[in-house]
Amino acid sequence: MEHDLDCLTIAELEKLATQRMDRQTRDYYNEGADSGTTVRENESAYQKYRLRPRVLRNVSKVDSSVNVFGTRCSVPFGVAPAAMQKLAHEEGELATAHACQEKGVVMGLSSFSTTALEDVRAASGNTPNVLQLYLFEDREQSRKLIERAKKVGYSAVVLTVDTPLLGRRNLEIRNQFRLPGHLRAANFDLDNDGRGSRSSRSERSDTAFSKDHSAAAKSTAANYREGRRVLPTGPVTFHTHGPNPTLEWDECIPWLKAQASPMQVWVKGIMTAEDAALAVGHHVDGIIVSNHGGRQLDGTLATLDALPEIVAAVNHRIPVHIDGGIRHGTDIFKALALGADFCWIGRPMLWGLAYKGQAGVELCLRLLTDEFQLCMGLAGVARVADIGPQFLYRVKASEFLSRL
Ligand SMILES: Cc1cc2nc3c(=O)[nH]c(=O)nc-3n(C[C@H](O)[C@H](O)[C@H](O)COP(=O)(O)O)c2cc1C
Ligand SMILES: CCCCC(=O)C(=O)O
Repeated sequence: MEHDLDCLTIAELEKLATQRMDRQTRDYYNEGADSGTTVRENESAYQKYRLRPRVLRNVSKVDSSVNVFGTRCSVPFGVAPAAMQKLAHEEGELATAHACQEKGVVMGLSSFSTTALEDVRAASGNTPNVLQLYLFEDREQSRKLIERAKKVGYSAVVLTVDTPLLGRRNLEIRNQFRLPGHLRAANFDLDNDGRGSRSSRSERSDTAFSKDHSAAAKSTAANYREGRRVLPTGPVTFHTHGPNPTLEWDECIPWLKAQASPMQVWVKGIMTAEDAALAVGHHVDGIIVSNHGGRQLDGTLATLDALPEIVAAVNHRIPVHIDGGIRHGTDIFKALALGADFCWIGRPMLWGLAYKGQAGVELCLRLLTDEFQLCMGLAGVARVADIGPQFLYRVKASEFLSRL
């Protein structure tokens, strides 16, 4: 197999991508909320575990495939939804979709993509896609988006539930983050007609992002102080429309299930056994253990540390996926050993995109695949279903901390 000699690890991919991104994009992609404790701990939590390999177990055929969203996929991981991928590369989400299609990897598309969801679906061929949703206070906007996803064959909608408010991202604020004028939140348009008129797009997104960040932050704070809610008006941007503090289990999940059927409904952003039990009780099709890559509430548990209590609470009734801090194939192995059924990869995929577009995303997927399959073989496991906690050793806190 041909290697990219400049880039043999995700750590190298991060460095190479970081050199290529402009400051605004690099900061937006890489930073976590507040002091960045959670974004760092998501990664370092994987170092709390060492592997316990078994030997002489015939690993001449290692099968890393799993069933997910009704399809057999060659690896137990997918690409997490991440907003505005044209910031990383001019082909944006299309490059990601082509790479995922090439490798047979599930792609999650953010509602706030810079490519329309129909175009991403068309680029994905037979490989399943899922659409990440923010349920807007203007529910009609969400309903239209769900209809469009259904029409073109998305397998599932994934409701992100960790954004009642937008986390505080200091670099984003300091840089006065704005989407460049030639890019737009492609799933929404001023005239709210779904695909909209192409004429006003670039002008609209530029204006929207330039003034919304501080205005949205101010009005949210004021509304809270005064105990009132005001529906966001104007164009849909992630600062104004993404966060929605009004959502509640009993209202939004039944509504979403009714709208989305026959697509599956998943919930992304579960961090406790209590909420996992509620998700099961509300008959969602699966959950993703996630703290939004440390971009929302800083100071939460690392997702890997939250996983065991959630796996126990769910008790095999629905699939449990995880994301956050996965930077090596052995991390995927560890998450599965602790009971996750599937992993999602966020920033490493964006680094691949920034490095070389489609080829860079393919490189990222290949590195993780190779590392994961090698880990299976060297640990003495031929099938994903056989990965379990017996393959892990948890190091003592003193040993773990001294290695960080
Ligand atoms: C730049 C960026 C944008 C993101 N945008 C979204 C989004 O639009 N919707 C969403 O649910 N999660 C979003 N996420 C969170 C990811 O889906 C995922 O939870 C997180 O990146 C996983 O952590 P990792 O980056 O450490 O792999 C975003 C993450 C990043 C880094
Ligand atoms: C409401 C946030 C939308 C984009 C996003 O999820 C992120 O930047 O993390």
